[in-house]
Amino acid sequence: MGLPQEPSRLVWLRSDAPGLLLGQDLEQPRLYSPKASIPKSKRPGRFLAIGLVFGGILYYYTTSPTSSKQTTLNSKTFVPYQITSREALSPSSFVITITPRNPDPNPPYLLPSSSGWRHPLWSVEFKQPEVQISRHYTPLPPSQISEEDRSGVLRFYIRAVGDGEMSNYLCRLRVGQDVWLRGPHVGFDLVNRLGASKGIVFLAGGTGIVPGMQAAQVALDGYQDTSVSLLWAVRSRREVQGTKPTSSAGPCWWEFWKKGGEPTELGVNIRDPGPVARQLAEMKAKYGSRIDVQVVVDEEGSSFSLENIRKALVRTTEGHQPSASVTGARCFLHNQKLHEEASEFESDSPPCSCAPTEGALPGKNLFIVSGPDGFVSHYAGPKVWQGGKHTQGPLGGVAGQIQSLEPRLASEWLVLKL
Ligand SMILES: Cc1cc2nc3c(=O)[nH]c(=O)nc-3n(C[C@H](O)[C@H](O)[C@H](O)COP(=O)(O)OP(=O)(O)OC[C@H]3O[C@@H](n4cnc5c(N)ncnc54)[C@H](O)[C@@H]3O)c2cc1C
Repeated sequence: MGLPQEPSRLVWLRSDAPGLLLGQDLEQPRLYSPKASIPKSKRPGRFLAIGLVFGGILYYYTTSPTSSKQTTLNSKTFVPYQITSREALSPSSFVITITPRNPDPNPPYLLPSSSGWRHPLWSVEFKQPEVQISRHYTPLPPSQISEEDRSGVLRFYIRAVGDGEMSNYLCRLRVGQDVWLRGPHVGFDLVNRLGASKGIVFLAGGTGIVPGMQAAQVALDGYQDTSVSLLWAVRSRREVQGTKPTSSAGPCWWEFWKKGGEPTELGVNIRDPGPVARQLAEMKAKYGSRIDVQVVVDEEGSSFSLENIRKALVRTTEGHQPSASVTGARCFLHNQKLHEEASEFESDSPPCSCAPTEGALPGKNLFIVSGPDGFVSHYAGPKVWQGGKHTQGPLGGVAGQIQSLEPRLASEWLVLKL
């Protein structure tokens, strides 16, 4: 029976503290005080009226969600950031670093004590000012919470798709130009879904790896005994590393793409890594055998098969006991069927209604599939538009096949689509 390791969970459980709701401006100063605004005067009525007018204006500007006071990242208004670096991975993909025009010394989403921490998955909206549209993008997790990160610097891995409005607009922007952001918007509550379970397998296509890195970092920092497997499918090797010529006759150990159709491990010493692979290698160096990163490259003819995924599910939970209670038939956190109508945007996570088991948290290992629609459909079945929201839809694809072949995996793993 997998008893929870309470001390290692502290950073997550702390975020349940009342009052730490995402989007709440906890540090908003109380600028208006009726008593202080009425001066001692021989004409109190006139000063009272003036005080009330100014007080009202002050109150409006300090409490209105669209007020000019909201200069740092918030979920209501768009605020400016400057592009401070841009690194191309391929003709259509790039990593940009952006710095807030108005730095927030305490960005809530990075700190373990904030409510955002229990939602490792989060994104922001970028605005396209010319055609007034916005799209979501997922920040790469900070490699470590440095002073720079505290000032709100964010990095994004973006691909320009077809004739896509927003992604091509972002692709055209250069260092020094501004972008406009709103957020954070939080995704699935992974912490309570995982509960006492220990395994995350994250299957990502292209830029879909970023939420996998967010999830891995939070899970591996928050639990001493969690294991994460990141399976990353890319179109071109340039997404992962440069194409430096080599004089050796056969493939070297780092030239994983030359080794045929099987996935290859991305290790600590990957040669000439791109910015995303460099960060993955840093995570590998930090977490060691607790994280496994496998890569396939479409143009090299490799892809993740059913068997590769089944092995990853088994390998990631090797040596871990299944958690105590995983069968809540009406539990919106742990029942696969009840996820069909769930949206990935989940600021208020549903409560767990699994039968309580003494001394253990309920929970399920998480198999998360993230990427373009076709990728998600192939591996987990299509997401479905329902009542104006993009829902998970029925489980299908390769994950559905695995679950029907191995009922044990079906009972221990929850599949989520991003
Ligand atoms: C929570 C969330 C986080 C996201 N994070 C990221 C991220 O970190 N990086 C990132 O690059 N994208 C990310 N996306 C996707 C992003 O929001 C946009 O959907 C994407 O950039 C396309 O927007 P667009 O305006 O350029 O294309 P649109 O104008 O909306 O679409 C134009 C055409 O491109 C097609 N198309 C749209 N998306 C894709 C695709 N992925 N592959 C192939 N064809 C496509 C459409 O079918 C359409 O025909 C995220 C999406 C969500 C919901």
